[in-house]
Amino acid sequence: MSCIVEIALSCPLRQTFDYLSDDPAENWQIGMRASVSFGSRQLIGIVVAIKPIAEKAVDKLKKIDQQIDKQSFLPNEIMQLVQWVSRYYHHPVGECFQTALPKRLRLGDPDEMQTETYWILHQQPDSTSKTGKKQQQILDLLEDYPEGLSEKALRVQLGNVKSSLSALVQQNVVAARQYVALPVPCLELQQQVLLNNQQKQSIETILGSKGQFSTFLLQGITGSGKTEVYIETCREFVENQQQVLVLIPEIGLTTQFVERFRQSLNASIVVINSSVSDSDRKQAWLLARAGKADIIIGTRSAVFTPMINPGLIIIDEEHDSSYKQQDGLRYHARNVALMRAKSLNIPIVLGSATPSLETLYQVKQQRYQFLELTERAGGASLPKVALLAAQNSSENNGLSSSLINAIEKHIKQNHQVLLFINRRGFAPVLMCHQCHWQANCRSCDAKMVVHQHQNRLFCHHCGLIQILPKICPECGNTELKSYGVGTEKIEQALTAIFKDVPVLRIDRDSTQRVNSFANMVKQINQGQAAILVGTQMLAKGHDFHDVTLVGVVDADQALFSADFRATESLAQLITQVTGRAGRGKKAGEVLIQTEQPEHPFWQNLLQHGYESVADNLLSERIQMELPPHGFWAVWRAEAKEKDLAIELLQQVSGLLQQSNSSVLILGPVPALMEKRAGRYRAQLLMRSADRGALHQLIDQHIDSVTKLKLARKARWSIDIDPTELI
Ligand SMILES: Nc1ncnc2c1ncn2[C@@H]1O[C@H](COP(=O)(O)OP(=O)(O)OP(=O)(O)O)[C@@H](O)[C@H]1O
Ligand SMILES: [Zn+2]
Repeated sequence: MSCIVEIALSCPLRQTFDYLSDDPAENWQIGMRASVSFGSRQLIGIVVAIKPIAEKAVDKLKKIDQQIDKQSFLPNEIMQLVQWVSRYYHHPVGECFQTALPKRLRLGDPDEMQTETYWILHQQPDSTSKTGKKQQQILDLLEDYPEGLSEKALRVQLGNVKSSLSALVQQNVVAARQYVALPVPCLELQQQVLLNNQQKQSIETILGSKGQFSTFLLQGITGSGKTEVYIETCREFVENQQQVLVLIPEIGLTTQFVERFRQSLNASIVVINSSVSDSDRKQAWLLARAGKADIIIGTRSAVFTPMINPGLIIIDEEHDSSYKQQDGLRYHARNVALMRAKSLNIPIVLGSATPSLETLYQVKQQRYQFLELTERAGGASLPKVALLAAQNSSENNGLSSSLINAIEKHIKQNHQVLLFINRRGFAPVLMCHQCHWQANCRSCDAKMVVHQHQNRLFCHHCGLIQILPKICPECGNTELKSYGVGTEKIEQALTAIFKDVPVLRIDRDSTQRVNSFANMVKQINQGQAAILVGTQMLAKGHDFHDVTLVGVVDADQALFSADFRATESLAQLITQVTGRAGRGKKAGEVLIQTEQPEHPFWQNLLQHGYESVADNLLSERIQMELPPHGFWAVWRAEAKEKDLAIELLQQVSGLLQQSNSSVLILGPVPALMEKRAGRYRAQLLMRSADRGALHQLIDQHIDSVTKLKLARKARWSIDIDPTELI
């Protein structure tokens, strides 16, 4: 008896599709993958329903080409989660499944884990046979690991073990077994640190909520030992065979963070982020689903990783903007994680030194439990912070003489200095001295950024690259000057001033090659005087013990941004960067070079700290009815032709206004950067105190929007709880 199988396919259409299967319904399960033809393409989709053949025109249905899975594939919990995401973000469900699955599995790879050869102790060598030193070391290790070790694990510990292994095989002392490939364990665990009382208290409180949904904000100042709290909490769950999902932001932090977990816990830890190969990602996902991974550490999309026995979710640096995807499915991983923890009925911990206003708002409303670490761990203290007037800094390529003097002082003591400047490249403006021509991007409302190392101009918004001109294209003058500073310019200036000190530039350009970032981090951790110049890649989360001076250069621009979240982000960023100083035994100092030393923002942040700034910002937002007070959604549109995007959004607005709803509709207006990558962009804002009403209004009209003629000429999307209005 054949049946009808309803499939979610990755396409912009907001619907699922019925296909005919020759197999009986019993052979199908919700969550399996199937390959079908769709238009002229072959696609792989997820089964969302199995239906009996109705009277309905079955002959019009296409047949399924191939059933990929013979057993259940996506657990029911993930099915529900993805479908919720699709409804909440008003995004086509097929595309949501795409986001949730690792690439290999999305492309139809079989649901099979890689295996690997493991070596186990077969029998003790007889007393007469001679055992070499390396052979003995292997035997000692294998004795501790009765379930065996892979050659990779042995190699990490003992170096090349091939010949010793074959000798042992010949003596029939060790034997090979084929097992599912697990991550290499850390064979020598570090000693546990002695937790302080606040750390213990936090862990106890979290553990008190085992097996029930509860949200915690762990607010711990920079260097207060939050990571240690995560690790010790995980220990308890792992010992009870429960899995922990740990989300971290998309920055170069992974290696350092994962290493700390690996060296502290006897657990199987998998990593899911963009630096992991597609096949390793697939393996990690399958291990997690099978319960063979105890701890899953990953960036944004790892929030969808299935677990057979989930116990806890942790979100580190919960305020970080990389948790929000800014294209396609515009989901917020924190939001999805909260939803997931709730439906799994497990605790979730949000950790940060600088929590988002969203999270602080929930704490205020007593929806989240508040845990606090108010002191630096291990006896370190917070650095002293001072403002420096940026006078005369332009003569020294952006560095004031007081800042240079301070750098010199710290370097002389053989300490490290970190300079933070949130712009990569050499300079943000190239201008003709004669006719005032400026290098602008032809596709964006933006300036081209000078990258001297590569002798190019780059647009940081659309990726356009041009050769750095030698003469002005307008007037032919040869005096082209660059204005403003970027990491390259600071690097160059410092190299010239401090000739004997290594200057490490750490930004997206200098860390493109695999491992280059990890290698630089290694170099930094070896200690010795060095100057680190970097963007926000360097500002967050790192634990460099020899950095005693942090300098902030040119952070003023954010004070004048039109985005209502800019001040919040700046306060977070500055607090995070400041937190990189004095984390070891040596005291730290922070100098913020600004052209606006009197600006109330700086005064507040320095005198009262992040908490007070955040508190004030939150009151302001509540007063002005801005998120997190109330709910927002933004319709975005873009088109090659000017005004098309606005016209489309006017029509959308017209549709929305037809309903008698309490939702406020504002706009449409051109985006702050109207033209980007050759497209003109516009936004229509919806705002309401009632989340339900907002979503209902979108649901009511989204189909009609899809059918608008203009909707075929202009691209459009919906952004729920937008975090950027640019
Ligand atoms: N109880 C403790 N005793 C001694 N050292 C500790 C203790 N807890 C943490 N540490 C050490 O203090 C340093 C800072 O801790 P950690 O990196 O966990 O802080 P954090 O709160 O995550 O910081 P940030 O938010 O700045 O990233 C680390 O080197 C860590 O090993
Ligand atoms: Zn551009």
